[in-house]
Amino acid sequence: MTATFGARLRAAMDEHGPLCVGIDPHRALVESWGLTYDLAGVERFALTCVEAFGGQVAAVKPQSAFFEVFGSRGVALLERVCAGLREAGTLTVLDVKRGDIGSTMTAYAEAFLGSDAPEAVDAITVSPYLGYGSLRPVLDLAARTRRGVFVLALTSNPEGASVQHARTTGAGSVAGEMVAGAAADNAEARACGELGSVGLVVGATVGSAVTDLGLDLAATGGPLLAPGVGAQGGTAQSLREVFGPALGQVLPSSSREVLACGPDAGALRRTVTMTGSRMRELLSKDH
Ligand SMILES: O=c1ccn([C@@H]2O[C@H](COP(=O)(O)O)[C@@H](O)[C@H]2O)c(=O)[nH]1
Repeated sequence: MTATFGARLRAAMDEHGPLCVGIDPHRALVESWGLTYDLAGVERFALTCVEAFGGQVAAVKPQSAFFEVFGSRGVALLERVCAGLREAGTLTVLDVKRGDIGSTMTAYAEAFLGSDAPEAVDAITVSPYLGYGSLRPVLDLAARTRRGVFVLALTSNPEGASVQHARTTGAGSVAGEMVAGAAADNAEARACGELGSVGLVVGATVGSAVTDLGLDLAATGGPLLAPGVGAQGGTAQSLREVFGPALGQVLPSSSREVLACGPDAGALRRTVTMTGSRMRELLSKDH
């Protein structure tokens, strides 16, 4: 039987170091590579990323929005990008932040995580602001197809705090609900000593929020995707401060800072392999 997403991610983090690289073909980045900002330029940009990152990092996180902006042809390109990464044996986390009522989530689940999904990826990001329970169809299908889910908990942007730190009727925080939900969904994996397949998104830029809200991220037993490294100011030091005892579960994510090292695929590859090794060293307990 295929290993779970959590187990596959753990193996990839051990092999390459804990680093997820984003594929975010922003207009400014595409043009800085000497390409035109159109479908052909974005295709060249994205396929260079596949060539550079495939087989080199723990995971790659394409940002769906930058492909969707080109309509159906952009989505077709995104499918090729994900297929290319899959062929290279690299885990894909599609940053697509879906969130809706349960019946609609069933369709999103089938679109990305079903066995015959047209846009099949190893994991997706989801937005839980219709309630953690509304994510159930995605969580259940991911469990059946051995794929993963990253639930937004404490996002890297400054606007997130006003919602995510808010108190719920249960007297905990909104972010706390996500921590509790992920911990419950990962209970079986934890009991087997495996990394769970239900992860959380916790930005590298959230400062003391985890401590202030009294969150036990280690207890979730799942991976902690940490965007905000680089362009948004997050560093290895801030990751240590944000995550403390949960550091071993952290998958730092960087997009713009890495992509700015293009267009040469070799230069991009050297950047990510070096950053992956440095992250492994800097996030290790005895550093
Ligand atoms: O809390 C979040 C969740 C996702 N993102 C995504 O990451 C990249 C930006 O990364 P940079 O390294 O800053 O370029 C983009 O796709 C966001 O949607 C995030 O920034 N924060």
